[in-house]
Amino acid sequence: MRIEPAASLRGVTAVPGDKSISHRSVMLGALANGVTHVTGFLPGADCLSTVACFRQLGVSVEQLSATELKVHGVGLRGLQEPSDVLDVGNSGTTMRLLLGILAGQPFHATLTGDVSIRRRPMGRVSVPLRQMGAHIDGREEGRLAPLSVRGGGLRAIRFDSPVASAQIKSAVLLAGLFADGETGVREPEASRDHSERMLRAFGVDVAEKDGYITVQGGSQLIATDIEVPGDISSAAFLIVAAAIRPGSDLTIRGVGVNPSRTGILDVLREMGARIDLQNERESGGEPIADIRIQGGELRAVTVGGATIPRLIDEIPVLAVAATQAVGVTVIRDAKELKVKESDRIATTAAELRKFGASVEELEDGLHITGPTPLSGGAEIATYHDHRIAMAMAVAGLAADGPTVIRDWEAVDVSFPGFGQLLQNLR
Ligand SMILES: O=C(O)C1=C[C@@H](OP(=O)(O)O)[C@@H](O)[C@H](O)C1
Ligand SMILES: C=C(OP(=O)(O)O)C(=O)O
Repeated sequence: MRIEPAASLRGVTAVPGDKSISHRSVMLGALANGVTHVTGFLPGADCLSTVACFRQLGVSVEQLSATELKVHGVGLRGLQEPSDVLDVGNSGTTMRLLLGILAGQPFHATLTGDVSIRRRPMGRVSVPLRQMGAHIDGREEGRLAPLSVRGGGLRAIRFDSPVASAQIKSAVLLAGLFADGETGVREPEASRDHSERMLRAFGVDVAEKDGYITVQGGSQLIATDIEVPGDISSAAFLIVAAAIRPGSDLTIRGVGVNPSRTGILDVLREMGARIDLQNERESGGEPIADIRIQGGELRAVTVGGATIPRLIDEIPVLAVAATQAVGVTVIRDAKELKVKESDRIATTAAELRKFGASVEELEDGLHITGPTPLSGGAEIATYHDHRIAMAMAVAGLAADGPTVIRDWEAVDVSFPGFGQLLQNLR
């Protein structure tokens, strides 16, 4: 992909459906009694991996259009033993949430994925799921995929997660649906709460007790319609692109603005960006709004603590914004970036330096000194990481010459059509 510099971004647009919510709509729809109608579904590679895995488990998923599905629920006891290995592709969410569900099934299944998935830590879910009684094995004693699981007969636990991770929390809560008694999860900082919200929309009583999020084993899910909002993590690339290009005026319609996901808006505003939420509404328990961004000058900030899980996937593109901000931006407490599709501390720093940016890697984050004029002519490696590809495309818009991004197809994981959309907004 060749990215040409852009003076400004203008117009009214929309982004594809939220990835986290799309995954969960298929998973909970499959476990429900009745038919779940999903609109606004993200037809990205990760969510299509989830659909393929559930079909292998005997669930009929009708694809009415690219973004509209009917999931024919089989109830809590209706999944079938898959006759082949389940392949999650590049999707950590599919692997970890599905493990939670499979932990509750009285059959055997094997899960694998691409090179990146087979490097990512899975002990964080196999450890609590084993405590609940599931039999899980895999490379390095179940810390790495491929993993095999034989579930069933689970007991409820109280789990103190060592990391703020919605994937860990969701895996344990989903397994909790199949356990005897009340399962609870507590985390060091709050992570995205889409599982809790959607479980409630399916009629499950999700409570909070002494800091633990709890579900009762055997709770039945009742099918419901899910309208997936636009993905704020995808919108973030456009938001930052408009924020760093003076003269930009961009509106993105129908974006999910769940407070557990809006860290990027808070931080960009603190940096001085002009961001307004318009037409705020709610659907399926998720808040939605149109987001208007006007370009201007930015100043450096320090980001850490409880804000990090609220913008974890946006840090590569936040780093791009920081190259254009006055002062030293410090991002810390973000060690989790090392175990995403790539080591995003290392890959963000390495690729931004190719534009001439001043970036220093920390053990748990980045130091970025700005503003620096970004130089054109960079040849960018994506490490097959969709967020690195799109963040570097945004840097390319602000560069003084064309940028070449290799392995561009990585963007299809979460934002098919991103290249064309950027082109249309010039
Ligand atoms: O639950 C989810 O849908 C996700 C949770 C986050 O991962 P962790 O739970 O590993 O933090 C996030 O990075 C990922 O893109 C999606
Ligand atoms: C980390 C991500 O996703 P996952 O963990 O599902 O692969 C992401 O989309 O940035």
